[in-house]
Amino acid sequence: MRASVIGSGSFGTALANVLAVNCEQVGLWGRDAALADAINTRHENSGYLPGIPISPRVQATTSLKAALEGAELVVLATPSHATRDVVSQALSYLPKHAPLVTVAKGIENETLLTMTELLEDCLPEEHHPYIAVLSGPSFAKELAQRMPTVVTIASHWDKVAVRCQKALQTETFRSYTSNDVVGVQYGGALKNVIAIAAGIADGLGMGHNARAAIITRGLAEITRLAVRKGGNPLTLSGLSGMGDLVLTCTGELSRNRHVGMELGRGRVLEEILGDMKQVAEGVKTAKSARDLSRKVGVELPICDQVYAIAYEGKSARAAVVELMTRQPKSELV
Ligand SMILES: NC(=O)C1=CN([C@@H]2O[C@H](COP(=O)(O)OP(=O)(O)OC[C@H]3O[C@@H](n4cnc5c(N)ncnc54)[C@H](O)[C@@H]3O)[C@@H](O)[C@H]2O)C=CC1
Ligand SMILES: O=C(CO)COP(=O)(O)O
Repeated sequence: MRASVIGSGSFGTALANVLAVNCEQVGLWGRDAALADAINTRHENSGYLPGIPISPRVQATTSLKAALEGAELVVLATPSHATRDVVSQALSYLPKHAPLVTVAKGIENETLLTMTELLEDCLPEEHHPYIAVLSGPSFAKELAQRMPTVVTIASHWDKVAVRCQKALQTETFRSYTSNDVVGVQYGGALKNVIAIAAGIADGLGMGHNARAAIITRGLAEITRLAVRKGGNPLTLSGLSGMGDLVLTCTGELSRNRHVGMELGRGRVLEEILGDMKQVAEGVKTAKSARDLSRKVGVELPICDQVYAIAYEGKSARAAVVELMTRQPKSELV
């Protein structure tokens, strides 16, 4: 079997390494020719996953045509804001009957579309029955080091989810299928915004009680939005809800939590992002969350405060006071 991964950053490379267990060849596309060369000759992605061996079955290239030729499964692993552009460039090379699995965790700022909606928007209809999404607690570094990782693969088409599940099944990578494409994607995208909030609380030195409250009430707001958009509430207590939320709000490897910690310490967003090579999707998703909350009339108080701190220069301490002194409520509404 041959598979393709579009996006040779940390997660794309890690997933290519997983696919290489069951696939004889894995094409890995990225923009950086020097990085592609290093992956092919030294079998290491020193830019994103330094020191971790990458299977020689992974063949990196800067040509979308070469990466996609003969692929029986395609993973789309560029950040969400780049997905529309990259998919448009790849369009004429996309195989007709291969599952297309997006792993980007974001909601497009301009359209407020999830990644599978975006794919339906920019791909001809013949590709639609092959679209799937993979999401769940899966730090790229641990995945690439073959540490046990479990995720969800969702598709409206059961057979497509099962095809992806089989291709990715290894001794250290396990997935569960789902048909709740909506719940899985809102869980994956919104947990990044809540992780920024958890990081802010940690940066302010607010302790474990605050972090647990952010995780729990963050899950309540993610669930509220996902359900309003048609998701199943049970999905949000699964891998792409609670699972990824706990990982990202507590894990040292999280880039979103890192952004939050720096904001909590009083640094400004532009400066924090300027020091980072890798994407922190929650920064852009905070914007989409704010717009979605207004558009569909669902309260997202933690996401709103993250937006105000990151984009409007609001003091993190003032945001905490505002959250703590909101109108008293029942927990279950
Ligand atoms: N790193 C992780 O642990 C995980 C990441 N994800 C998701 O996977 C997606 C990709 O994330 P990472 O690989 O971690 O990001 P990264 O920052 O490590 O790499 C991003 C890659 O995309 C490329 N890229 C950026 N803008 C581009 C553009 N306009 N056109 C073409 N290529 C572009 C970069 O050159 C780089 O190769 C994100 O949505 C992220 O939330 C999901 C699960 C785990
Ligand atoms: O999505 C992730 C783990 O599942 C990665 O989280 P960060 O983008 O915050 O590093």
